[in-house]
Amino acid sequence: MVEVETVSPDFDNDADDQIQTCLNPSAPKSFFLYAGAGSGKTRSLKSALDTFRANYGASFRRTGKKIAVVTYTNAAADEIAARVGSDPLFPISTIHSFCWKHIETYHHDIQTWLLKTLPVDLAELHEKQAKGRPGTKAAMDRERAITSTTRRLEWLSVARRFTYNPNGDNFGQDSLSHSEVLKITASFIETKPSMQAVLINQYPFLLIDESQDTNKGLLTAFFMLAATHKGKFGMGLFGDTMQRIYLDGHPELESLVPDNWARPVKRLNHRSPQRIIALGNILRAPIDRQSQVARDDSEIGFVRLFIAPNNTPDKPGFEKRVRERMANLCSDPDWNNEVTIKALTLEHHMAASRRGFLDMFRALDRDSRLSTGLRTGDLPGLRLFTERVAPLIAAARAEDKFAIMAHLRATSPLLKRAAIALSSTPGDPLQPIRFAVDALLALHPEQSTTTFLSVLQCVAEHHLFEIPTALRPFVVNERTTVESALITDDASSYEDEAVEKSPESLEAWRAFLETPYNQIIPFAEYVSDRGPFGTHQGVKGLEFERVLVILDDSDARGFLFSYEKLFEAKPLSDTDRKHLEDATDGGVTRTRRLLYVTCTRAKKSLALVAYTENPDALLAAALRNQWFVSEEIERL
Ligand SMILES: Nc1ncnc2c1ncn2[C@@H]1O[C@H](COP(=O)(O)OP(=O)(O)OP(=O)(O)O)[C@@H](O)[C@H]1O
Repeated sequence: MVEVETVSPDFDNDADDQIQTCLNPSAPKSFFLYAGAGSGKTRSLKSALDTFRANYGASFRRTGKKIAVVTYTNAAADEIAARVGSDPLFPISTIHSFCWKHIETYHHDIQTWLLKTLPVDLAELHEKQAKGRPGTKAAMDRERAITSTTRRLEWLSVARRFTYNPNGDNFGQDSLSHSEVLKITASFIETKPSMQAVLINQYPFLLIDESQDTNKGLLTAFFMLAATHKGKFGMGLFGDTMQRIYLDGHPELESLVPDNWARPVKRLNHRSPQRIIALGNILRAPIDRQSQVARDDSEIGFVRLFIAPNNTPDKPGFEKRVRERMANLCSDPDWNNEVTIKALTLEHHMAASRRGFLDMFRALDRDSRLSTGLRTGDLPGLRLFTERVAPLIAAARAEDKFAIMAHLRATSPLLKRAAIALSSTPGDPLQPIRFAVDALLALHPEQSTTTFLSVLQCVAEHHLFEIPTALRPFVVNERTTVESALITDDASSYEDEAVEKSPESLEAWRAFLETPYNQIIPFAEYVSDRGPFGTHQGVKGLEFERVLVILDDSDARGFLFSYEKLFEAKPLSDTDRKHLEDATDGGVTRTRRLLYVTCTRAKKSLALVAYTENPDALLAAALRNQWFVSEEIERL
């Protein structure tokens, strides 16, 4: 086994001192802290903010200044907020919501930007269409893009206002896409001195976590902001090039960093035991040869690779045996307990099939425009079940009258003052509630024969909750006077009529409603990140005691990653070889980085399950590359 050096836990303390020196309001300085997994970058961020609050918090609060902290995903923003604590002095947000917050009132300028940009996009589309082969999927996609861009330009012929939802899908003419919001912000920062002034006055410091994944164009604009306002504004980049997994990030970020920036160094991995650090080092070696050291009080730790053919009939059964084996090997019974491990799949549907919500997931996944909202759980049609119905059923099953009433008071039109005043049972205004709850329970929602449709119809019939636009076509009853009086339409303000009424969307919702309602519980748990499953990409920045990484190309549908190629169980294509030779960003390198991210989440022990079409080749490569020694590899 490849050894790692061990050092004292205070090995890297100097890095925090350097950052604190940079965060001095009278002499702000930018810095670049790029370091490997578990080296305590987020911890350095927290400690920098704590020290800043103690030294300069009062004067910043008095003058209304703040330090902006931005990151890539909501999960990462929540993780930082949990560690740093919430403080208006340090607003923490995703990069998308940060950008939107700063451009959302500039409707006229956004329109001008679109009117300048869309014709260029349209010309490019026409050019590609003229050159491309007709009749292919790409040609049809381009045709659709040409039609929608042309329509959007027509729509922009009069003054308009724009909307954007940083956490979901954005449909409709007036809504901006995620990439448009980033591009518009970058353009405004670069071209509008007023925007620059607002930013640097409000935030003399901007700290970007996971900056390896921050959009290239936007980072370039921030670099320009820092260079133009040197001495008044400081930017701090935290990140790790080896953990870049989104295509949006800047592949050559490091080369943009000016010489006058501070570059604190952190080499000590505080998170993982020695064996896992050694695996991370060897996975990383071909990329940048940065190797980490371990704490001298760290454990050796456990790593195992389990290999099985990709046609293994009962994969969840195999993974259960892997967990039992890990429990024995590590003398750690928590490996047997699903809730105390984190299993990572490459794609959501792989988690869906293991957790038992595949039918509902697949049904909605048919319409690509619903895909982000499905994955984040933000679609109003889903939130009706996850946030309204499911908590009500749980409270009713627990016979917790207080919880039932508290939930309905916050969410149900039946308990709005106007509904009570108009009640047909004035002597017993709560009677409709009792009937509604009894009717829901009588459906036996725990059974797999109860569909979402039957639950939806029951909710509609009893006017329990407002029905989101997407689901209204499936509800037969007419609105009563009471319900009509109460409709506030908060859901439809978020949805787009055109999409809701599109045949694909109706078809997806129809198929969803025919699936079992009881899948909503594991789905809700999954999207809220509370469950035992996560995705390889979604766990960036997080850490777990025991990690089970599931590698299974045969079950994955994307083409961006290939574990089979990384583990040499499948031959490389010419393009793959060219990328490796030129050290450019190809699928094999991307997969290597993703594997580095997943393996380095583990604080105690790590199991990899590799499903492969060629177990012998995979095993041989794992040994040849010194990723594992033979005692660490087990085959089905
Ligand atoms: N100086 C330290 N002393 C003790 N524990 C530390 C120290 N620095 C970091 N840790 C712990 O090590 C773990 C990893 O730290 P952190 O999450 O900040 O690393 P990171 O560099 O942001 O990781 P990644 O890039 O992998 O997301 C955390 O549990 C953190 O509390």
